[in-house]
Amino acid sequence: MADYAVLGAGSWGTALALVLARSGHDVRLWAHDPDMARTMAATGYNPRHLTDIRLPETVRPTVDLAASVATATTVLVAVPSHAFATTMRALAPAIAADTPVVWATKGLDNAGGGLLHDVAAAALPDHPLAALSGPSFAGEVAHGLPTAIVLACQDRAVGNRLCADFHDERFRVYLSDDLIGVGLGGAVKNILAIATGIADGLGFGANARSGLVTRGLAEVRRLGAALGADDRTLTGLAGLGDLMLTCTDDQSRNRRMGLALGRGASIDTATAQIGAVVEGVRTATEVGGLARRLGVDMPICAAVESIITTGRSPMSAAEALMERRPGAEFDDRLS
Ligand SMILES: NC(=O)C1=CN([C@@H]2O[C@H](COP(=O)(O)OP(=O)(O)OC[C@H]3O[C@@H](n4cnc5c(N)ncnc54)[C@H](O)[C@@H]3O)[C@@H](O)[C@H]2O)C=CC1
Ligand SMILES: O=C(CO)COP(=O)(O)O
Repeated sequence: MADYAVLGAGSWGTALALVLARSGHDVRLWAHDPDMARTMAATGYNPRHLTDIRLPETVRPTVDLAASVATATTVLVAVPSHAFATTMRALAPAIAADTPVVWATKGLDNAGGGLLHDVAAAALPDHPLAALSGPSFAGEVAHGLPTAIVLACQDRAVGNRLCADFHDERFRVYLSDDLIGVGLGGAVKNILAIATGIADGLGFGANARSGLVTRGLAEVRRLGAALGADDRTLTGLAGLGDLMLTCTDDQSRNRRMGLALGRGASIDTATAQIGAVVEGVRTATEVGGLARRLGVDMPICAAVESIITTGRSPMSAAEALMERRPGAEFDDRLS
């Protein structure tokens, strides 16, 4: 009996399947693309992601979502955010009662701009739910390099069990109960990684990069305060930790998207070059909508949104950011 069903055979689903297998779990790895599942089953390698890593026999590829989750004791969802709601709805009739569902997707709901845990809770109201997030490039995780991450779950006993399932000496998993903060940190950092990539692509220096990371963090914290996140989460692994990682290392696809835009490439050209999911492109519009609905000021995220949606030039967006009226560093001090 497979004890984990991992839905999504992109780089992150594949890397997490390897982590679970290393900890002794049987894994069914569901691929949306039947050809990919067939190739993985025949060769033992994922043909598109982490192509140098052999899958152990305990990771069994499949194209049958319903069958893969029917016998699973836990389901892990690692599909891109545009497929998140559909996948959650497909799960509902197929999984056994009380089966915990964990997701590792980063972003917001592509339909309404809501938080992923609200989508999950609407589709699976009677299941324990958890989100896994934090600074974790799939390639490093798959190669067993040391990584620390957070799992948010409101049921402490289930959360402890899930942490233990993933946790080993190379993959530390910290428990949280803050689904809002963990979800927001992972979603907004992708937009800010595009912003810092743009700054570097334009040839701005280390000062600009550090300023963007820090003022970007202020934007996430403001949004978090409006939505009821625990502020500490946003300065923890799923917030600042992931923000630093993706804003500063070229393994990040979002940062590479920004670098390409800053150097004059179009979104379509950069997307084709990167050849993988760049969540921040969609999330910029969704976070923009959310911030406007809540009246939260997020000028860096808004600048990225305007570059993506209106084709504004990166230099003009950067100049407009720098020309904003000076203000207090912290909103609640000096008025
Ligand atoms: N790659 C990484 O280092 C990390 C990724 N994540 C998150 O994990 C999620 C998945 O990203 P990756 O695995 O990196 O993407 P990826 O670009 O490596 O792979 C995406 C996969 O999604 C599949 N796909 C496309 N449409 C689909 C659909 N409708 N339903 C199901 N699958 C579909 C594609 O076949 C492709 O294999 C994203 O939200 C990403 O932000 C989170 C942490 C680390
Ligand atoms: O979320 C990630 C690392 O924590 C991966 O970031 P990118 O999607 O920008 O590559």
